[in-house]
Amino acid sequence: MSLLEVTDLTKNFGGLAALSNVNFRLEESELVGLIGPNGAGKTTFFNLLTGVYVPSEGDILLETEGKQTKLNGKKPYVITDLGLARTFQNIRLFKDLSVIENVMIALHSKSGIGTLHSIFRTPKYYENDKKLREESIALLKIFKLENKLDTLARNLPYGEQRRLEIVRALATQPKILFLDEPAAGMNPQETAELTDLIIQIQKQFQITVVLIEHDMSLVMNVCERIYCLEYGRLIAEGTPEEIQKNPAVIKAYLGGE
Ligand SMILES: Nc1ncnc2c1ncn2[C@@H]1O[C@H](COP(=O)(O)OP(=O)(O)OP(=O)(O)O)[C@@H](O)[C@H]1O
Repeated sequence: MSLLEVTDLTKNFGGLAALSNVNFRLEESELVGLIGPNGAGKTTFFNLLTGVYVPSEGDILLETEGKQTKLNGKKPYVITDLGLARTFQNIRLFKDLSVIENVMIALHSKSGIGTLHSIFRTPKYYENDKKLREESIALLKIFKLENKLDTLARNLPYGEQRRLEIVRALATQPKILFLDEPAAGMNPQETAELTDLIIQIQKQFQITVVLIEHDMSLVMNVCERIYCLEYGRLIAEGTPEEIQKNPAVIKAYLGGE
């Protein structure tokens, strides 16, 4: 049984088939790429897996404690609780909260502390708050954001906002992390640093990472397996070497024969 199994996934928007009969699987602790030209259906695929859209057809099955749980139609927060976290192509942070607050909120969802403790500010609340703060700082250190703790998210440079979004997603303690164009808008040095970070967190947290990315050198450098979509259909799956040689992929990117 794979960690995640997607069968015949289809999403129609009116007359447009944004995704047609896509089959996809993820194993534990692998780093997988999802590529394809503009409009191929990559973000739609992430949106289906994370509960933003409901599939028109097909199944999304997550392995949890030895059995398969169907994710179709579940709300995004339920899917996050089941261990799927994501970042967005257009960064989504609490822009008017500080860096550390953005992370603490994400960690809080896993802390299990009751609402009454929070309302009455009991000793347990303060104890928990201290713990969340320490855990947040530890995560922010990995992403070199520890000296920006009190900076408002909106005042961070673009590359750091992208990194903070990844920290927030990691704070929900996912089994699978979906990154939607994490290097978009970054300069070559930032992209190289991000590449190292993605490899590091995948190893350190033993999670599965799925990456949508237009930067081919990043995809080819970090991914063990790559899926390629075109016009909503899966046209190839393989190792970076296989994908680079695949005639259908070359045709999709370069056009013609
Ligand atoms: N909510 C929606 N309503 C209608 N059409 C949509 C919707 N979301 C996506 N689409 C369409 O579905 C197709 C796939 O879009 P999607 O954003 O998934 O592609 P993508 O591969 O992520 O593209 P890009 O690389 O440009 O981000 C496109 O034709 C897009 O216009």
